[in-house]
Amino acid sequence: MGYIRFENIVKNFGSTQVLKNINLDIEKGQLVTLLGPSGCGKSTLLRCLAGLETVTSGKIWLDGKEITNVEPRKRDIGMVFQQYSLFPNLTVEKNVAFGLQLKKMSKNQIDTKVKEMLEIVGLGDKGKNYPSQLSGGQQQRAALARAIVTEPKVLLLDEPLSAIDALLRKSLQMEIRRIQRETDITAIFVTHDQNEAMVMSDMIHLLYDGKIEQSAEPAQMYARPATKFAASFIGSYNIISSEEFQKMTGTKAESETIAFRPESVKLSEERPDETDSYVFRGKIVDGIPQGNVYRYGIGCEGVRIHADVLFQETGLLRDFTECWLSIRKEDCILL
Ligand SMILES: Nc1ncnc2c1ncn2[C@@H]1O[C@H](COP(=O)(O)OP(=O)(O)OP(=O)(O)O)[C@@H](O)[C@H]1O
Repeated sequence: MGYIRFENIVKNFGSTQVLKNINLDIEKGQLVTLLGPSGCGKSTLLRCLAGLETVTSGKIWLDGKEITNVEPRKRDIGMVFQQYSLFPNLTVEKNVAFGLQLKKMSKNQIDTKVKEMLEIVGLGDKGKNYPSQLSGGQQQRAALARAIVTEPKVLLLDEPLSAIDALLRKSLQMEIRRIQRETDITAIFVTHDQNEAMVMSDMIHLLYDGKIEQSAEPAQMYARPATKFAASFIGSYNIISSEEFQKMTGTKAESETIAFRPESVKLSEERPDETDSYVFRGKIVDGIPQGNVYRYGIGCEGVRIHADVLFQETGLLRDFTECWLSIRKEDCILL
């Protein structure tokens, strides 16, 4: 049994079933992500664990004990939300000390712990500031410190970075990961951003329509999506029907749907001499720079696919629109 276990969890809001028999085990000390599109039930699952929602049926276990009907404050769970939830009228120090005071610790112990925690989250010099005097990223670090200073069994993070701009968001992702490792806390992170899930997690649980679509380590999820939805949500896969595949490559497909990543498609002027690859003709329709790669839209016998080519290699393709494409058979995922 995992440190956290969701067992046959169903949650209805009126006549709408939002969680459809979720079974999930989470190991101690891991950071796992609940990833999925808006409305798939991620926050509801998290809120059921925290006790902020009751489950319609099923059981929740934490550290060997069933907590399905335990009061929220007795579950020993810390939370950080998207909105900055600090008390505006208290300094950062006092915000972080709050949970420790409830635990009736001595003033000396509280001061030491607060100081330690503020150092860990990189706010050692901001203890006397009020939340309004901090940036968004600093406020979220303070919220994180407040949530983990009491050493809860689990830390829940519900889209804590979604209100933060892209650049700072990247550095905070690394910070949260470092703090989680340093404190060895078990954490569940909710996001709809696949890149965020990739860089942060030990395990990703992909949710779709109230169900777990796939659970895998990030690299595995990226390289081997198990369903059409997983392939469409992770890594911008090309998803082609068997008829389209046959039209495009002239080869009969081995499954109903074939998926391959844009970076698996190689483009060349000359016909490549490759065995164990599908080789076929196409016409470049457009190209859009996307960071370090150029994403080409290519028409192949009426089927449109995407191919990513490293920016420095794109010169090759500037002067012609007809090209050869090759995809290694092992890079094609049969769905
Ligand atoms: N208290 C509620 N009453 C009625 N419906 C609700 C309630 N809370 C959530 N829902 C519905 O349950 C579904 C799942 O919501 P949830 O917030 O869990 O999704 P999510 O995956 O976290 O999405 P997002 O990323 O947009 O927050 C949505 O259709 C939502 O409208």
